[in-house]
Amino acid sequence: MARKATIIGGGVIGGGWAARFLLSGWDVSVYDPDPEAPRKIGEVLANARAALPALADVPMPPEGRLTFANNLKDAVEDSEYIQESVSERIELKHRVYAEIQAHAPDALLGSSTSGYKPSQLQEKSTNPEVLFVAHPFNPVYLLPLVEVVPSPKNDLQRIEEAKEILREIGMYPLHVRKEIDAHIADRFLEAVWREALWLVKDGVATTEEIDEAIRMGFGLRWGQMGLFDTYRVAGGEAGMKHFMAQFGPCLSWPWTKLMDVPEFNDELVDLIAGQSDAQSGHMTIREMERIRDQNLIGFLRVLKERNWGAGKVLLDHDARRAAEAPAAKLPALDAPLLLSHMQVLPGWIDYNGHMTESRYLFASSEVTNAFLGLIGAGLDYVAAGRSYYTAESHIMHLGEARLGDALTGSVQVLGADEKRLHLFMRIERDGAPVATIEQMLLHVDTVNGGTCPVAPEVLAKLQPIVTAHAALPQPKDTGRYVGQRKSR
Ligand SMILES: NC(=O)C1=CN([C@@H]2O[C@H](COP(=O)(O)OP(=O)(O)OC[C@H]3O[C@@H](n4cnc5c(N)ncnc54)[C@H](O)[C@@H]3O)[C@@H](O)[C@H]2O)C=CC1
Ligand SMILES: C[N+](C)(C)CC(=O)CC(=O)[O-]
Repeated sequence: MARKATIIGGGVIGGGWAARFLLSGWDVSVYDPDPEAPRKIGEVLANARAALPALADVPMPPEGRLTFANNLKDAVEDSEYIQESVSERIELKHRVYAEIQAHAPDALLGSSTSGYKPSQLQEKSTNPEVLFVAHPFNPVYLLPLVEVVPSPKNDLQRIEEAKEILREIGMYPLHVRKEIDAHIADRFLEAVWREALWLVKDGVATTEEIDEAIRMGFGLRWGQMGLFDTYRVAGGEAGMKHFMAQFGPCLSWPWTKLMDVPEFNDELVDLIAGQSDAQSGHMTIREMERIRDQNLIGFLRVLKERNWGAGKVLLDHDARRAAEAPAAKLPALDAPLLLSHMQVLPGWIDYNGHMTESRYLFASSEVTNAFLGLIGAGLDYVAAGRSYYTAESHIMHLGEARLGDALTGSVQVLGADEKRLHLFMRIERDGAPVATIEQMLLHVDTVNGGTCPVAPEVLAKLQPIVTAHAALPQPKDTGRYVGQRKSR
């Protein structure tokens, strides 16, 4: 039988919790007096179904069962874990806890509160041992962080139990050891928020300029390395102490409106540098730089695929470069056409530590797409209702590619007529073969369906390449099929 979680308050955050538990295979009962709550949760759930599985490379468990309770007593019955996500008002939260604990006094009870300390939440509780802060981040179904904050009144064994449940639903419980208003993360968000409000109010920057300042630069860095490791790397080989020596004095300069800053003395430098050593002293700065760079490349590739933020800048830059390039100059035809330069990215690596098999085909597609662009069958051609579809592929995996490897992709045209295009791609690293991919593509009418003759202007560009490539040595691996040699 599936385990049961109860969500009290089905707004933005409660909906996200419900989705995360359901998609992790838990049954979920929601209580929210708002008649619109089922619709809202249905919409959040639809988004979560489209998003969370994309992060998984193993099958997801069967989705749990969602029910809406008419009262709080029914909602909490037989529940292993209860998450409160009602509005941020302490008297409302106190009333809700009193009712929950009247019916389920021993159940683990996490609160999504953004700012209240657990001891404030526990003030009127009949069982403070099980009531704690479990502060998530929006969207709860995608972001792993949940700040788990106990007070001295909590039973730490039960807190460990709660953290285990949160891990089981794919979250990262960060145990906040000292309770404090707004926990850890919201203190940062609040400091940045206040500074941003000042910048806007003083007419220094618009909201858009502030968002660009974040998402074009340090926001990307923070997302993959946090604050202290980012600054450790920025200190160069001399690391954190050098960074602090260089930028420590800024603390007494008017670099922020929040001028109540700690005294910048040796004690603070040693404290920060010592903790930074303990955190990351096992890696060299160069290693950290490489990790940072690979992470940033991964982020930026994703943003580029989405044509969003810094990724849109990359796409626009590509388009500008393409427009500035001398018009469709055909590379020399006395060799296969070298058309693609690629780098093996973190998301291309599999559990064997090398490039995963699907990326061999992906690398080949990069070459094919570049080739189709070259002969005038690129995206404009596709938009006009004509395209090439791949009908058959034969991949030979000839070498391993590792994270960060630079790959090239070339194509040799083996043959073409009005409807068929027979290509042979080579993916290489430092001139050594990584893969060959032989493909047959068919020219199709994407509006009416079925094959159709290629446009004469495309054929005109294709034909000289076919003729020139016919004179090249034919690859020995063409026409291969998958089979075993018969033993005699
Ligand atoms: N919105 C955000 O970005 C984040 C909010 N939080 C915290 O999550 C909690 C909920 O915030 P949101 O979801 O944003 O608010 P929301 O306004 O979207 O949802 C609150 C829900 O509580 C329901 N509610 C009110 N009284 C209730 C009761 N007696 N019993 C059951 N349900 C009741 C309301 O009908 C509403 O659907 C707050 O404590 C907030 O600080 C935490 C992380 C992020
Ligand atoms: C604005 N906020 C204080 C409600 C933000 C949070 O609590 C966390 C988040 O998701 O940003």
